[in-house]
Amino acid sequence: MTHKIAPSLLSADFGNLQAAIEMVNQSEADWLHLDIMDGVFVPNISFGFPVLKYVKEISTKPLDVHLMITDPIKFIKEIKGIGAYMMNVHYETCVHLHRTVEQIRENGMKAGVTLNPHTPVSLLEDIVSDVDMVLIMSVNPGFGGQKFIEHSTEKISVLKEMILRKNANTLIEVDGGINLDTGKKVLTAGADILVAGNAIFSTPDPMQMIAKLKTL
Ligand SMILES: O=C(CO)[C@@H](O)[C@H](O)COP(=O)(O)O
Ligand SMILES: [Co+2]
Repeated sequence: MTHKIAPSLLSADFGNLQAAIEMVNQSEADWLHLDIMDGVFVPNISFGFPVLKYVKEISTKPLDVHLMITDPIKFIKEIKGIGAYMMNVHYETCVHLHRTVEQIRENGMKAGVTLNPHTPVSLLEDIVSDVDMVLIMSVNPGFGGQKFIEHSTEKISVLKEMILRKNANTLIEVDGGINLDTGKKVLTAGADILVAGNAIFSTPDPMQMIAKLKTL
């Protein structure tokens, strides 16, 4: 399977979201990544449901929603309501992670579990086969444009080995500081999906950057 690209809208020009979403529609991107922050779990606030609803009206790509919020289980219905394809919750925010994953799937969405840089992959032993995707954060969540944490590639290799050992179909997504250089490293380590914000939206030709990331 060739890898997927999920541009993160967080780094787009919020003064012209329509143009950014339409650019992604016309590009070789596979998914559109949406970062929801609550100012509690992470020290930043991004955008919420009214914006997500607007994005869904324009986007032709499956929505990959990354929830950096406490108690994400409370918002499963709302995330379903905006037509999300993938709902990613942080391991660190879920007391009842298995229940959360079950409810996401019962609501017809794919379930992703996200790990902060300090959270070991070994904690996923008992749930990795029950989730559709694991999202490895390669920066501390909350902001775009940060530097890739090199140790992330080791975590991806360990996770890949776990998935293969369990004969699971779980995908690996990587988010934070991804560019042409770090993207290559994480793909070699076993990643299936690359999220990229700054690397795409800060270039003069974002569509071309998506195409380059796609051919890595
Ligand atoms: O979840 C997050 C940040 O918390 C990300 O999705 C960022 O939006 C990625 O941005 P870059 O590091 O690629 O600029
Ligand atoms: Co994200």
